[in-house]
Amino acid sequence: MPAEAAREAEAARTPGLPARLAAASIIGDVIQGGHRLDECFSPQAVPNRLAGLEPRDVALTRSIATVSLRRLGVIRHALGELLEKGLPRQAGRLEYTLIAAAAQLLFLEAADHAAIDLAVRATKLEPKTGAYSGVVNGVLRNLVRRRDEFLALAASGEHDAPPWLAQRWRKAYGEAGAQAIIAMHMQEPPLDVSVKSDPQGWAERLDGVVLPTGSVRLKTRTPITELDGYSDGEWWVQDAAAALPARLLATKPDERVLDMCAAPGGKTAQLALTRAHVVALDRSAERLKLLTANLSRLDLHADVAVADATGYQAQPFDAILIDAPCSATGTSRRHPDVPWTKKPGDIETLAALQAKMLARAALLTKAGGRLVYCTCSLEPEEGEQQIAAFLRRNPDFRREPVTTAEGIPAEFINRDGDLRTVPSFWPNDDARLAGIDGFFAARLVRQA
Ligand SMILES: C[S@@+](CC[C@H](N)C(=O)[O-])C[C@H]1O[C@@H](n2cnc3c(N)ncnc32)[C@H](O)[C@@H]1O
Repeated sequence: MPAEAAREAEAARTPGLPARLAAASIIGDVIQGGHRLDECFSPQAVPNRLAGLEPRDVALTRSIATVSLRRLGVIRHALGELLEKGLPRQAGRLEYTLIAAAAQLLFLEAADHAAIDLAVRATKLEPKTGAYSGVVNGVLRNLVRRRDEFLALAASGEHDAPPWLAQRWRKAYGEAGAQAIIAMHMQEPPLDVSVKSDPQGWAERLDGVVLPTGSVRLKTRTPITELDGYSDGEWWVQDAAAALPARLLATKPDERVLDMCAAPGGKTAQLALTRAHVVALDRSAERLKLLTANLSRLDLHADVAVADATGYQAQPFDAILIDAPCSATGTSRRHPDVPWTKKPGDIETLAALQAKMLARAALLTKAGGRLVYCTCSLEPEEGEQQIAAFLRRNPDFRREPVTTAEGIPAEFINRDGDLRTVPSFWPNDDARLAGIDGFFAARLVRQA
C-alpha cells in the first residue's frame, strides 16, 4: 500500500483523528492560504478537507477550527512561550496541529490525553512533521501544566486582536470602546433571522425573541435547514444590523431599484419584499447562483445581472443600495478568521474600490433618487470618511439623516445622522442574546 494510502487508512481507523487532521488543515488554509473559514466548510471548497468525514466529525472540525481562530492571539502567545527554540522551519502543518490541540486543551471540553495523543499521531502521520512528535508531546503537556496561567491571560483579553487592528479600534472608538468590541469578538454570536411577516409569531415558533428593530434572534443552535419555516421560505438568516441598510431606502412598489453588490441576497430579499423592481447586480456569477437559490426559496423575484459595478451602465434608478465589499471587520464575531487574515493595505485597496462604486452609483441615481451606502466594517475609511469624501466631491447629493422615527435605536445613529453599530451594542447577560454586527450606513439623496 503506498505511504499516503496507509496514512489515510490509519487516520480513518483512529476515532477523532480525521477531525483533528481536517481542523489543522483548515487552520492552515485560512492562515497561510488566505481562505475564508466559512468557505472551507462549503461543499465546493478547494481543497475539500471534509471529504469522507462523518457529520459528527464535521461538527467537531468546525468547532476546533472556529475556536482556534477566535482565540488565535492567546494560543500563539502560549505556544511561543512553550516552544523554546521557536517553530522549526519547513515543518509543514506542525504549527496548525499545535494550534488545534491548544484550542482543545484551553477552550474546548476535550479530554487532555485524547487531545495530546491525537496531535502526536497527526504529527507522526505526516513525513514533514514526523520528527517532531516528541516536541508536540512535550509542548502540549507543558501547556496543560501552565493552563491556569494561559487561561488568566485569555481572560485579560490582552492578545485577543492583532495589535494593528486593536490600535485602529482604540483610535476610532476609544480605549473602553475598543476593549468592549474585542471582548464581544470572543463570543459566539446569536443567530438572527429576518422574517417576511409576523415576527412575534416566528419568535414563539423558533424559540427566539423579537429585537427592537424587528429581527428575530434565536436561542437555538439547531441547523437552520431543520427549523420550522425554512423550507417554506418564511425567513432568512441575516444579522440584525445587516437588516437595517435596505430599510433605510424605504423602497416602494414598482420603483426601479439597483442592489449593486447583491449576492448572496439578504438585502435583495428585503428590497424585493417591498414589491420594487430590483436589479441584483454582482461581479460573482457563483455568488449570484446562491442569490437565485435564496430568492427562489423565499418566493421573491429580482432581475439578476453579472457585472462589475464600477462600470455598470443602465437607465437611472429611483433608489440604489451599495453593500460594498469591505474588510468585514464588523463581522469578526461570526468570522473569527477576519482579524487574522486582513492586512492594513487591504483597507486602503477596498476603500479605493468603494469610492469607485459610489462614483458610479452617483451617475446611476435619478434626480431626487436615494442612495444608501453601507459596509460591515468598523473602519472609518470604509464608512464615515468614505461618505465625507463623497459629499465633498458630489455637491448635488446631500445626506438624509437616519432617525429614530424609522425604528432605528438612538444609540445606532452617529452625530452626522448615519447608522453606526458596533458589536458591543445590545449587551445581554445571556451571551446567546448579546451583541450585533458592526455596520455603517449612510443615506444620501440627489437633488431633484
Ligand atoms: C458585502 S457582500 C454583499 C452582501 C449582500 N448585499 C447581502 O446582503 O447578502 C459584497 C459583494 O460585492 C461583490 N463585489 C465585489 N466587487 C464587486 C464589483 N466590482 N462589482 C460588483 N460586485 C462586486 C462580491 O462578489 C460580494 O458578493
